[in-house]
Amino acid sequence: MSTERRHVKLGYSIWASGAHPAGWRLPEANAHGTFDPGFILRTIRTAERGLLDFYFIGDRVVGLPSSQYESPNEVLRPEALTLASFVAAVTTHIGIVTTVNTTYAEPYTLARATAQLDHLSRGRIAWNIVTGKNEEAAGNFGREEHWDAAKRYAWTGEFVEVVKGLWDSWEDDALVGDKATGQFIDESKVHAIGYRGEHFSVDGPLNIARPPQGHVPILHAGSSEESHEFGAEHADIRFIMLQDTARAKAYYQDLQRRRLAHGHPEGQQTVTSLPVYVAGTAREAHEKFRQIQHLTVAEANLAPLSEALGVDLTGRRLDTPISDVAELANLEGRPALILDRARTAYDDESPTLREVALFYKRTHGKQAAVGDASDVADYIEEQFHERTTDGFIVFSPYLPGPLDAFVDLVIPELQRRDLFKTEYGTPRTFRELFGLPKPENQFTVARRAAVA
Ligand SMILES: Cc1cc2nc3c(=O)[nH]c(=O)nc-3n(C[C@H](O)[C@H](O)[C@H](O)COP(=O)(O)O)c2cc1C
Repeated sequence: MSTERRHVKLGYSIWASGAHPAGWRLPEANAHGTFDPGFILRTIRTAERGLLDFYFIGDRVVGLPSSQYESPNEVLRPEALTLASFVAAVTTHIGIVTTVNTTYAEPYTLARATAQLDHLSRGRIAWNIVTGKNEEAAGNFGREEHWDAAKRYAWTGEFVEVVKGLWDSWEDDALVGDKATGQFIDESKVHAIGYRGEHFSVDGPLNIARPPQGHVPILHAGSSEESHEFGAEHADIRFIMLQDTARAKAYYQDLQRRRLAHGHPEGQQTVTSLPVYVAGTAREAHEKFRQIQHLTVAEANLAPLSEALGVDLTGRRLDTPISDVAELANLEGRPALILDRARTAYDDESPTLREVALFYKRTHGKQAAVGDASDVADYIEEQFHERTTDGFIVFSPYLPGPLDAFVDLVIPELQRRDLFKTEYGTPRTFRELFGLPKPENQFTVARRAAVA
């Protein structure tokens, strides 16, 4: 058993215009950073300076200009594999998670790109698999419609099988480079995979040597039943939505049950997103939080909030303080938790309905960590000790200030509490960072079995 203390895993998710749709409107925010390499480089360097475990790159395969007020990040988005390559080139230690939507990809191309990235980064790449929620994507790929979950995950299950086969198509020692004999490779260690499935027909081998990690580790995010099954079967790390402690624990139990059913050991690690608003004082952080919410252009909508709270608020004036709404006085369970979290985020006993609706829209009622370094560290520590998650992916409302603040204020506080590492140490692969074993090559295993 490892004697190393269990430390929280921390990633940073690049949302170049900010994770909050209105964050970029602040005077100190950069509204033009999305395609500015110098600006992106600064975020990468800051994340590595903060010893973060990974730099997370999401992706979409649609551009939706009309969603500019709701979600500017859905309008313009850096391409994730290309950006991962850039991150690899300018870093030494930090893990790199890159997202690829399998619904609109080909396994051979994906296997090549991720294997190449794993070589370029010396084993620091991980692949976040998503299957896409945007209907509009279909039209970009000659499809009539965006498939339902059953089809997307059946396709993706085969997709992963093919990709793993291709990564294995070169055994680890297949490259010989014997100058005396002129033998470049050992052909007996390079394999066609001859995959014939319902969705894919792929001969192989790949023309990229096996990734240093053997198989690039897989993260998975999604919310359908099919996603839960797929994640339990194929993912090394699960991206979860952390609603509250009770649900997180139930979710974890369910995940482990599914893992066992697929013949995997228990203990799949999870990470969750965390919007962070941190400043030198709690007061400053709460003021910034409020200021950003009020910069939101899209008007607050009381219908989703009414549904979440189980109280019909539609027709109420948006500037009504919640203490003036009698039906909100004695809520219990999740509705009470949502109101409490909104109160805490605004540091106000009676925020207005507009403010609570804006809070709910951005967080879906989940926690935002708002406060000074100690407040943010308290939340991370509490969740980590409750074992609701193994790690967090920091979402900064805008850039660059909040990322700097996280690294300069929260990281030292977590280190002081011995919750986070104080150095990277010798360079490690993403698998090593997360304690994930390197899978054996299926062809090497088969050869050994044949000889025995
Ligand atoms: C925390 C989280 C982060 C996600 N990030 C992305 C992303 O960057 N790109 C994307 O296309 N989908 C992303 N998704 C997942 C898609 O929303 C998912 O593919 C979609 O929900 C369809 O799968 P489902 O039907 O299983 O939910 C994310 C989901 C979660 C829960």
